[in-house]
Amino acid sequence: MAELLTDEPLFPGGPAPLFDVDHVRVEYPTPAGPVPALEDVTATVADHGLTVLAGPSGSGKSTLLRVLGLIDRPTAGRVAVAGRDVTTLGHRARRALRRDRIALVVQNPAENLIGHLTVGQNLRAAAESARQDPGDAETALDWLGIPGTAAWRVEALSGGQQQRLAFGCALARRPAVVLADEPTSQLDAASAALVLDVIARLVADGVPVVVASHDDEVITRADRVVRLREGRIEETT
Ligand SMILES: Nc1ncnc2c1ncn2[C@@H]1O[C@H](COP(=O)(O)OP(=O)(O)OP(=O)(O)O)[C@@H](O)[C@H]1O
Repeated sequence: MAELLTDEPLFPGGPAPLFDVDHVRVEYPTPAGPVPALEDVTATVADHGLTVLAGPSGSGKSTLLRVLGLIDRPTAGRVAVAGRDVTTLGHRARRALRRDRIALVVQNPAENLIGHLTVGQNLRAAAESARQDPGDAETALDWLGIPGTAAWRVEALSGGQQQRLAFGCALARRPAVVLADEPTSQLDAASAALVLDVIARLVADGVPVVVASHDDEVITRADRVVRLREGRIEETT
């Protein structure tokens, strides 16, 4: 699978961290007034390895992941990607960066895939959405541990297999980083372990992965843990 990865610099720009989050605050508007989800969050994410955003429910893990994924814009503070300030970028520039450089895997396996397409078509569609060459589906499916399924409908795969395919689709886009929000929380332990193995191989192939999770199995495998509590950084290890 490594040969499917691009040799060009992921985010050209030198030695800056992949993500540099500086005194970020995020508020969500609610009928009762703005609710702070992140408060004075300062952290960096390296351009290699597995970084886990950990913390109890409601601590702000998903919000921070969405900030890194250029989905949510901070209410205050600054975010730089490979040294480039993205906080002030316009909507179109942020969307282009997201499309070309950032892959996101969400909790529900089916939501990561296009249900009416086959497994092979999903890989192709993912690659093409980022304007990449789809490459050989069988090679990718072997790598994901689901060989011979290219012609299958995605609903014929188990949840765990779908989630591995979701990471395959993420990689097919040749992103600079893969972000994943609680990717194992809907899976049994055995299926989750196989998804974690795929994540480990992505990391070994040089793709930085950032996972929001409260799953100890995920946290155990992390190179770095950013622990949140009530919207603030509690600890970085
Ligand atoms: N769209 C929204 N509107 C209002 N409040 C929100 C919204 N999204 C998140 N919040 C609030 O922001 C805070 C952080 O939520 P977030 O989902 O980032 O936490 P989390 O650590 O990922 O939680 P979980 O593990 O339960 O997914 C919570 O208090 C949550 O209720």
